[in-house]
Amino acid sequence: CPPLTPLFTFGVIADIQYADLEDGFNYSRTRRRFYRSSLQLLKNAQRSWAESAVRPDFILQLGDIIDGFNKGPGASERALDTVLREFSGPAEVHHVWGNHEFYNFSRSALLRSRLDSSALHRDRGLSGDIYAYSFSPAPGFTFVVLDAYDVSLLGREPSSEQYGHAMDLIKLYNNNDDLNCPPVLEGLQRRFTMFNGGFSQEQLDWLHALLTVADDKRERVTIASHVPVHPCSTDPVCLAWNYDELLAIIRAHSSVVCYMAGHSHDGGYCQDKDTGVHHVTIDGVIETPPDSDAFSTVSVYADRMVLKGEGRVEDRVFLFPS
Ligand SMILES: Nc1ncnc2c1ncn2[C@@H]1O[C@H](COP(=O)(O)OP(=O)(O)O)[C@@H](O)[C@H]1O
Repeated sequence: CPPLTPLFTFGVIADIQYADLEDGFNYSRTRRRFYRSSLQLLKNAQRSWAESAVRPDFILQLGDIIDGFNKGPGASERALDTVLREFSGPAEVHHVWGNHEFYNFSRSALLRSRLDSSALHRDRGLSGDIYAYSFSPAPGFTFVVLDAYDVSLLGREPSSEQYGHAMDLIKLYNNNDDLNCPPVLEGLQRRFTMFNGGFSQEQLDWLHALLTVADDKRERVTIASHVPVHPCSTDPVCLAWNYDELLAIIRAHSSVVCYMAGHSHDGGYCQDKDTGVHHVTIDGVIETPPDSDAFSTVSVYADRMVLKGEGRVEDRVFLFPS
């Protein structure tokens, strides 16, 4: 049995996508989106964390904090103020960036905004505008926030070299006029859409170096990013463009225990059979009915993490691979 008192705990919440709008639907009109109610579900999460006997040491906000629909009416800043007010508790919040961050703000604006939570933890090994960093909430444990839109058409100036590179890449696989439309009906190639992105070689090299140090110190590393990287943890239409390169790095390092993502709005989970690493995709608040919930609290012990899901988030236990 694990000891009763965890070493530390943290809260997780994904895809809030708040907007002051009536309910709507996803693109294929199969799922309802609760734009206003998402704020109430965030309040529910904060109340629960504030009232719990063991308060979370930090919160992981897995991206898409406000919806792209805020941009048109010029409501991005107002919507961001509204949601961030709900995050103003004592626990440090680690913000991950998703596609909807880039629908609302430019990359340079994000790097100057309250959604840049890297300030205290910034690693100088990375160049200026890649939003990736690590932090250690307790001895022996490291968390890494990764930028899944480092290689992307989103957030990059159309005149930039990075945009050109991302365009060349997506065009290899997607011939549609609308690059948000997946190129095929089935299979892994569906991931080459404009609402996904990937990790640059510079970011992969940085991660590799960080994990090499973590392996030597026998640390336990959890990676958080908006976009899932394991095909068994999500619908392939939500995978990172170069998910395979990220998986190869994880497989080359013994320190990684868990990869957490949002983006798909449906929960998903698998344990990689080669490494034992747990890949979890957290259910999105935006597609969660007002009478339910979508957040979780993770308790970390020496040999495992125990995820207690609320509402439609399933409970899970992540035993650390030995
Ligand atoms: N199958 C599709 N064909 C064309 N455009 C799509 C398709 N799916 C999504 N989109 C568009 O891509 C963008 C992102 O989709 P959205 O569902 O809002 O992403 P998220 O799941 O991150 O909320 C939106 O502008 C949406 O209209």
